[in-house]
Amino acid sequence: MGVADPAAVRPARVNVVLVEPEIPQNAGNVVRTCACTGAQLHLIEPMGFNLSQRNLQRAGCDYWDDADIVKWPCVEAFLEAHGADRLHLFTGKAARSYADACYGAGDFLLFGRESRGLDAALLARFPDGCVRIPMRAEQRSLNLSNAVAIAVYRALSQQGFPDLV
Ligand SMILES: C[S@@+](CC[C@H](N)C(=O)[O-])C[C@H]1O[C@@H](n2cnc3c(N)ncnc32)[C@H](O)[C@@H]1O
Repeated sequence: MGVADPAAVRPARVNVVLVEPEIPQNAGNVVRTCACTGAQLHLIEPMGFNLSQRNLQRAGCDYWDDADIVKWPCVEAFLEAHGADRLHLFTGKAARSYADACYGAGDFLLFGRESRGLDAALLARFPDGCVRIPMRAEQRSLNLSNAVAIAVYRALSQQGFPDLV
């Protein structure tokens, strides 16, 4: 499994950031999406699993070696390294549709915990970056890994699916 040091991060067309993910199967699915698309995956601690856990490995199948993964000790360390620009915060609480945002090369797509989503304080710091994937009003949320797949393909489609066949 290739988990890189934050200092060795290479630029990617799109970056997926899982803030404190809890469920290993979701993370495994996201690893597979990132391996298939070339998105870089940022995992922010604390996480509800460790990276060698069997159900996590199984969910990512044999895609682990092809995924570009960076681990961060906390969200502040991630923000310090990457700044406040080019962040898209995915939340059911946003008014703006994810389809109305522009995703440039190297942008960061942030996703929250399965139980509680992204912290309200984080959302309040970046109000212009908050976007929502439309759903029926009475439903709570999409599955985390499904939300990631929808967002990554939207971002890559705006870039013309670079390097994908
Ligand atoms: C299972 S959801 C979290 C649900 C949590 N109870 C909440 O209220 O935010 C996990 C993550 O998937 C993403 N997500 C799920 N549905 C979404 C939607 N309709 N729009 C934007 N992001 C969504 C968000 O990043 C969310 O933090």
